[in-house]
Amino acid sequence: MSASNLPKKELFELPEGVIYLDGNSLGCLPKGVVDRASETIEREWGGQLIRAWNSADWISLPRRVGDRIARLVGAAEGSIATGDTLSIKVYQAVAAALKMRPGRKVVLSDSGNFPTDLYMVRGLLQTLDGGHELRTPEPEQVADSIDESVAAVLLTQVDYRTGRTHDMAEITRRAHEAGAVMIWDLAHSAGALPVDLAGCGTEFAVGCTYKYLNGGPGAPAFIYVRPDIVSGVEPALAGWMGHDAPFAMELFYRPAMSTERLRVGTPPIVQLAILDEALNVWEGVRLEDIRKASIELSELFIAEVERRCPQLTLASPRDAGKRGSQVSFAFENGYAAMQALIDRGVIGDFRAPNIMRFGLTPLYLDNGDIMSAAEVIEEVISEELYRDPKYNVRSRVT
Ligand SMILES: Cc1ncc(COP(=O)(O)O)c(C=O)c1O
Ligand SMILES: Nc1c(O)cccc1C(=O)C[C@H](N)C(=O)O
Repeated sequence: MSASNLPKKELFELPEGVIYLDGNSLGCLPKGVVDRASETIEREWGGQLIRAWNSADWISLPRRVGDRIARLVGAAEGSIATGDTLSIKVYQAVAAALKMRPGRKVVLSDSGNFPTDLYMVRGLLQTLDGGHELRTPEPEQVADSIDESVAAVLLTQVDYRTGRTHDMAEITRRAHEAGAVMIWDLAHSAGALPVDLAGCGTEFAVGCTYKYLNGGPGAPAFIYVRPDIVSGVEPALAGWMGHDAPFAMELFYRPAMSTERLRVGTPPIVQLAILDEALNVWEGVRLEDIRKASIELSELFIAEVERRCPQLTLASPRDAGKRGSQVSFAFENGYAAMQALIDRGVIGDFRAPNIMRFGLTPLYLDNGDIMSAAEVIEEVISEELYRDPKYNVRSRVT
């Protein structure tokens, strides 16, 4: 299967006149989603009210959706819980990991990690007030920074700015060799490239579903726990939906005997229904084919942009094997240039200080889109259209 014949573009609502290169931030709208959302809202909520927890099986939806995500990240059925936001799931994973290594005081991440991951860890460490420390070496130094003081290693596999990947299997091996607990953030991995959670042996993984999984803005996050350790994982947020028997209404918390113990409160049913529907586009799709197509699209994109725009400098690894499903270019007028592109229907985004970021999503992009985008990029850069003062007003949040 090549980039041009992954037969999925027709499954999405793609606005006319737009080439969407931002599926690494917010995925596109799959076609069945609007009907599914209105069925959930009108027929289930409106018509069945509280009965829908049973009659529409809302109660098992978080687990059913978790099992569908599991297939996409190399995890066993029952090993993924859904709900909350990724920030919350990071907090839970790190808190649980620290309890598993009570004598150790270091959480190791890297200086390129997405800010919320680092903020959540610092907040947690402050609350614990136990003399812990967050270390953030350069991404290239992480593997060599893992020593026996490290309780937990928290890394995002694909760097949000540059797309640079960490070697999951190798770093997990190094973490385990030093006796540390491994936590992977798969925000930019799930649905972007093959991930082998079970195979690499990581204790925890977390991720979001609004990017490559197309679950929509604010879609529920997920957390993976390696099945053999789940009974020893102490939930830091002991909410009733993580209880072994939520409706027994017991006064004291007893965690569920599965990954479900990392659920917290009432699941977001409308968003879960939307995500469940969005996951239909993955039926029959192999992540290996997505990866192959993503590399083809990325290589074409890099070649075309570099040929047409020598002013831009590739900020992503040139080696496709070390890159996720995005391509970034550094350009000093990157913010304004991105606004000029968006104005012309080519939607990517900008990350400070100077990164123009383009997500490549083979489910709804083909070679023709890449060529058209490259033409517009060339026009904006070579004609210096980014110099228009209206593109220099920093009014966009993303
Ligand atoms: C690596 C990473 N972690 C976390 C987040 C955000 O987490 P949340 O879904 O809680 O906003 C993002 C993107 O928003 C991200 O790229
Ligand atoms: N989650 C986002 C949001 O609520 C608004 C705007 C952007 C986002 C993102 O997901 C950003 C994304 N994680 C990034 O890699 O920059």
